[in-house]
Amino acid sequence: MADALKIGVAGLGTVGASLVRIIRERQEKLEISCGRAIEVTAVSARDRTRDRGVDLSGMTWFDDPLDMARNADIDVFVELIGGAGEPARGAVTAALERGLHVVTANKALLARNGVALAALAEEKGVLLNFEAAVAGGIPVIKALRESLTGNTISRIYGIMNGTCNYILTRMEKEKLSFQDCLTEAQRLGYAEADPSFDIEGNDTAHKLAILTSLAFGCQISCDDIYMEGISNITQEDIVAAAELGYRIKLLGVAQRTEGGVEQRVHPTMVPHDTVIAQVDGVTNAVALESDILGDLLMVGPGAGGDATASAVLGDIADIAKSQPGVQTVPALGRPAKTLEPYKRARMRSHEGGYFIRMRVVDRIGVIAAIARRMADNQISLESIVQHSTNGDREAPTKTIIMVTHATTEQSVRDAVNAMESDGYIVKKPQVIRIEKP
Ligand SMILES: NC(=O)c1ccc[n+]([C@@H]2O[C@H](COP(=O)([O-])OP(=O)(O)OC[C@H]3O[C@@H](n4cnc5c(N)ncnc54)[C@H](O)[C@@H]3O)[C@@H](O)[C@H]2O)c1
Ligand SMILES: N[C@@H](CCO)C(=O)O
Ligand code: NA
Repeated sequence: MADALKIGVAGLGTVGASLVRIIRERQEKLEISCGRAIEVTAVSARDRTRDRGVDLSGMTWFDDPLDMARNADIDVFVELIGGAGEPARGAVTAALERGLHVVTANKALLARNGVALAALAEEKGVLLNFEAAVAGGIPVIKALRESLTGNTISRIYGIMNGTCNYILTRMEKEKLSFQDCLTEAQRLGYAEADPSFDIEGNDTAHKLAILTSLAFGCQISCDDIYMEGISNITQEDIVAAAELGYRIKLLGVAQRTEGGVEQRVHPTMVPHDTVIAQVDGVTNAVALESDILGDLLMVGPGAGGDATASAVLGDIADIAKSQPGVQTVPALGRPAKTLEPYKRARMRSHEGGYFIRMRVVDRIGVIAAIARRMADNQISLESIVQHSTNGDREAPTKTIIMVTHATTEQSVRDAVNAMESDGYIVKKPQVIRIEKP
């Protein structure tokens, strides 16, 4: 039997601690499956004294992950620290430069530095694996870079942030406050170190940028993503969505258009009777449309220690089964130098249906004025609902909820700006895009 594969784990938080425990617990099963033992021989984290509920005996401790990457007696450097900057970036770079394989769950790092790191891994003939970085335990990276080779993908989209989906689900089903749901998601180990990355959409954008590169064979470009988070979503929106037959999900969507590739992250209305609308809690879903295979939908756990460690372990097992010195699968599905430049489609050209909720003053002629602004901008309405009078008796207001047929982002922005300048809107209108599977 081949020598044991020696692993160094940098970062012993939610994911790192789960990984070390699972490797210890499953030694025999892993050895049979991989044809060699997998051993964690080195670890690094910030606090040596902290009890993580895992046995670290026999592992060499490094205070500095960069030191571990440069000097530990390991074959694989596993980065579970997080963040696009230091120490994660320097440690991963040093490990690749030294000719170590790297496994990481760090989407922020890859979204910013993925192409350069992929090129370095190719130059050194080592594997850079990152299944856990997108949609947690769902094997979406493997599907894109291996199983779908040869397909042309036209759209890839999904629920990619467990924290947001957990918050939206509990707000809807249990009428809990946004903040209570977020605190619970943090307690369960789903959220990023800075949870604003989850709720403002950055985490989904990082994941989408990686998927876009794999799906469309282009360079990673996370600064070109249109991004809106869920912090403005209220109970009123959730209830209105339900009345109209929709649920609200934070989606990441990338699709080919005539103008280039559209990448967007925003709260989205999805029809209630679709599978993706039924994906609840920390569960993620990734859907894609391809020309040879057809449509594919993958649903599974998107965050949490064990689910994420499962993906990291799969990546380690692939390395254990690979031939030394032979890089069989390029990190981004094709050699980094063959990736095409990313061509951005303008958000204002986006076409789709829209939900618009507005509080307006309750007086004669307002509905007619709204209808005129819609017609001026070539927007056709699928439905318009007027809710009962609210506001005080002196200045009564009504809530108007509209759903449009397919139109453009530019038309909706122009219509909303025009209505705001008309003077009958009392609060900033809520605009939510509709996505049809
Ligand atoms: N938690 C999840 O559900 C999940 C899912 C998928 C991917 N990820 C990703 O996995 C990575 C780890 O996430 P986590 O939830 O386990 O994070 P965490 O905050 O629980 O753990 C981070 C670990 O890194 C260590 N660390 C932080 N800064 C350090 C430094 N300067 N030097 C040395 N060690 C340092 C900490 O001591 C800790 O052990 C992140 O990239 C995250 O985005 C997490
Ligand atoms: N914070 C992330 C972790 C998984 O990448 C989420 O909630 O989905
Ligand atoms: Na995954």
